[in-house]
Amino acid sequence: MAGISRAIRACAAASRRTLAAASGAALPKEEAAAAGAGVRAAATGRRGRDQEDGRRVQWVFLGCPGVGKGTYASRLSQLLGVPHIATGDLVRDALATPGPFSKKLAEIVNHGKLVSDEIIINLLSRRLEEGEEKGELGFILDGFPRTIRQAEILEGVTDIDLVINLKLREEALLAKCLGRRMCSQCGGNFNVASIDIEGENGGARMYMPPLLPPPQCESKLITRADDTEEVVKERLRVYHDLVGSNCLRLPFEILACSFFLISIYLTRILNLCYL
Ligand SMILES: Nc1ncnc2c1ncn2[C@@H]1O[C@H](COP(=O)(O)OP(=O)(O)O)[C@@H](O)[C@H]1O
Repeated sequence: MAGISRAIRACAAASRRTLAAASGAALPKEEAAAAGAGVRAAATGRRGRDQEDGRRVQWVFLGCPGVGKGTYASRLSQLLGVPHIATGDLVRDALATPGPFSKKLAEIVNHGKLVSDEIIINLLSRRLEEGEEKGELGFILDGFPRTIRQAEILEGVTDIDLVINLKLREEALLAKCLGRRMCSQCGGNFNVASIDIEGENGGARMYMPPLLPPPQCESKLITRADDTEEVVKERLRVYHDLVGSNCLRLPFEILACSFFLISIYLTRILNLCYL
């Protein structure tokens, strides 16, 4: 884990320097040396981690907004005894800390756009470093990577055991996002949407009952600021644009070449006993 968080940070710094070099900016001597060190740190992180004892699962959950990756990742993390690290949660934590940075983030997130690779990599490496201090030995990542650069960094510094890409019919995604609720006290995630859609071309009917909160949470439910109809539609558009323009298919290809990737097309709630 120590190697991974250091390597992610070093790779991010190295990629910024590479971009600067590609755009014509001359690299000072010490910057060039640091870029080389970044690549070496990435390699060391990968080799070093293989030799560690007590390693736990290192999985990745991907999928478009509303597909339920957070729900499954969170349940599995409890079953497997590893932290659930959602980059969306890291962004929301940063948003909750008042200041110029959270204002800048809110401008992006509340309009349904992706935040920059640099910001997301910094937030993730800080979270991994905190985990390392607490002795965490594995993780389930949720919502990362979403760009080619993020996939390349992950591919370069980790040996992820499994990448799970969740898919769901388009009609259900908006309803699921708009049905999301969180308990402001215990942090539990629920969904009040009831999905019942006829099968396509003789395919299976899709039925997903609501995931209702227990009575003690009912009066404390809140909705995410970016789960309004307008913003959800924009997030879905951004996601499909990325897939359409190959930007998102490429990270999947990078992950599929390097790791074991499975895609699950959901027609009902997954029974986690089978995973
Ligand atoms: N890997 C990432 N790259 C860029 N932006 C991200 C990433 N992960 C999360 N975000 C930002 O945080 C927001 C919320 O993320 P998330 O909770 O994963 O929502 P979603 O339901 O859209 O999958 C995203 O709309 C985006 O602005």
